[in-house]
Amino acid sequence: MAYQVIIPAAGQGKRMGAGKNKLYLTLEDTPVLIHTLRVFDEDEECGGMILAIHPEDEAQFKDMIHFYGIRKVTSMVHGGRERQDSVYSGVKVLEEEGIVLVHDAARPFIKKETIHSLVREAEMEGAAIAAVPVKDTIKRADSNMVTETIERSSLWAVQTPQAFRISVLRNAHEKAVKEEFTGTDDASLVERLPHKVAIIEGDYDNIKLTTPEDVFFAEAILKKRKQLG
Ligand SMILES: Nc1ccn([C@@H]2O[C@H](COP(=O)(O)OP(=O)(O)OP(=O)(O)O)[C@@H](O)[C@H]2O)c(=O)n1
Ligand SMILES: C[C@](O)(CO)[C@H](O)COP(=O)(O)O
Repeated sequence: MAYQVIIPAAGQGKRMGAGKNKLYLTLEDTPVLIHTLRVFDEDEECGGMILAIHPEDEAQFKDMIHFYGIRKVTSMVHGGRERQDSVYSGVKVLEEEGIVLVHDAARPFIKKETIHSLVREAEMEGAAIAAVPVKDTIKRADSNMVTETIERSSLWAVQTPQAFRISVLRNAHEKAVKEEFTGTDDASLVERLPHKVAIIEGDYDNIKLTTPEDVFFAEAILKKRKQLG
């Protein structure tokens, strides 16, 4: 089943502290952005990528996409202040029917198998997200004092891709705009429609490069993949 993918890539990488969009950082001499785009470009089921970018990155991103021979970028839209605004810019250019994924450009290690499982689940359920079981104990605190320990067995660390029937994602974003709701992922907008959201267990390698130590983790993941072949 073909799908489209919206790839939010319009962030500033403030927590990375690189002084630029972290998607320019290189892993084994290739920009993070290209690592991520290649996965979808090489997936025969990917019908096209919609990139949400910061206008200041447009020329450089276009040069990178051309240099690395990425073929399936069908649209480039201007992102917004929040990640959600950037995704919504992509939603606005979607075709009417079918399945769409939303995947952070900052997550270069997504696997095709996970993508395809999400597409199949979203075809059945309307919405499906990648996640991994939480390994740490999670507590809620007021300032630095614990107020609650959250029972761990039902907790998931949610990732992207997040897959949706296009109409479901469009309705969710339109409702969020109307009600001025901002969520940290697209599934939270869909949940409040309300609409069910299924979980597909992904893998711990699917990290989001967010803070400086994540670059070292990313290099270790690449090294492991080369060793495993
Ligand atoms: N207004 C925004 C903010 C984020 N993103 C994208 O959403 C993904 C996840 O966001 P995050 O990891 O928070 O990236 P940044 O916003 O760049 O990081 P920071 O919050 O540290 O500035 C990234 O691929 C980022 O480029 C986006 O398209 N538009
Ligand atoms: C969408 C996400 O990657 C799921 O874990 C995460 O919420 C993005 O958060 P960010 O602060 O915008 O990176």
